[in-house]
Amino acid sequence: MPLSDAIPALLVLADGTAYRGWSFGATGTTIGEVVFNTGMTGYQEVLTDPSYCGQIVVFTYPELGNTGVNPEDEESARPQVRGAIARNICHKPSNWRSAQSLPDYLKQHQIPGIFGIDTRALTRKIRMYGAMNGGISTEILDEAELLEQVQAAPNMAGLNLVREVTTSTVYEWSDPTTAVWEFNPEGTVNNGESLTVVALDFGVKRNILRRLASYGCRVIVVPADTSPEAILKYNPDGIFLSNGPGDPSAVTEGITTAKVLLESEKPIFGICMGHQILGHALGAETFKLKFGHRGLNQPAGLQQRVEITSQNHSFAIDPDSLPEAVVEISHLNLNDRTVAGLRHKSLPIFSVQYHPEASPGPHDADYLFAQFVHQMRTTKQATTAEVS
Ligand SMILES: N[C@@H](CCC(=O)O)C(=O)O
Repeated sequence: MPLSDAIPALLVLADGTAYRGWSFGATGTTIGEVVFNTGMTGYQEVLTDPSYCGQIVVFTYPELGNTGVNPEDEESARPQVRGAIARNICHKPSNWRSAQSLPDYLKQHQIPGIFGIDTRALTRKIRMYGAMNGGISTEILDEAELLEQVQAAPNMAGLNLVREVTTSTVYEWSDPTTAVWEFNPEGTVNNGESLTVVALDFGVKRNILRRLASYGCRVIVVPADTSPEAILKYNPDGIFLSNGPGDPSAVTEGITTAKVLLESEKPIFGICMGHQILGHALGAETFKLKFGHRGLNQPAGLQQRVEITSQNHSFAIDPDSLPEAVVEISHLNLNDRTVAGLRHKSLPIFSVQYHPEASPGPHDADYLFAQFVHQMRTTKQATTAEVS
């Protein structure tokens, strides 16, 4: 597209900083929390991850859209971000899987984007002053006017966004990772009978469901406000607490449900928001990080073993609030030593702050699905032995 055809757009941050660029995707005005993602691949997975609901994502990778978008890489049915910020945009993708260009895809789903922005300066600003609200507009090009709207928007801390993304109906998921993309064909071979997992949907990513199915699980996905009694009626072999957007401490119904589920002593596995909700259910607190962790190369581990992990979160568990008699830290984020994993001391319950289903090259964390399956199988065998 010749630049003369480009529509001017304005980006304003809550501190008054303004950046001018051009519009891509939908026109209009959008407001959300501005956060940055450092991944060099996976823009489509990021845009469609429900955990980004309410956020405008700055991509530090300098050109977005080269491989277009395709239906298989969507983490949910539509893009979930409030907006996208890029240095440069590719309007003519070239890839055998591409079905649509990124700008057309965002336009179709009414998501505004702005490009031509100095994303390095913007990212440094967020690193220095923390994530803050911002707005993108093609209709309000006056900085003070857009700033007024940005400053009136609610803060991410305290926001329950789960209601916007959770499923409204119960459904079963059975699609595994397709054979061509399966990186662990031997590890996922499952000779035992299938295990039933109830996944509490706070904004679940499809690839989590695929990995559970690849490991031989029958997955029943239920809305976030499903009661613990209704969950236990499925007689699950294990319970999965999903990722999701917003402030975990505001998802009070999820925390209450998790507390009751803990008493059932069934295996529980939590990812990201699920990890934070499990932490709350165990009595811990969460706090908001200055600018969060969003990228594909976050190191996590404790002593000898380090996993390179994909992450996307604003909040973290406060280690000082953890009940030491009950739970221990299994992983730390090795960049800033925040809590990246929890393990219950006596029950088959564990969680991670990162995303083992996201395999941006390294598959270091995929073993966690095998671990969950192992715990479910062992618990099932023990219970069957007890009964007979
Ligand atoms: N919304 C939570 C969790 C993100 C996720 O589950 O992916 C956070 O920002 O910390």
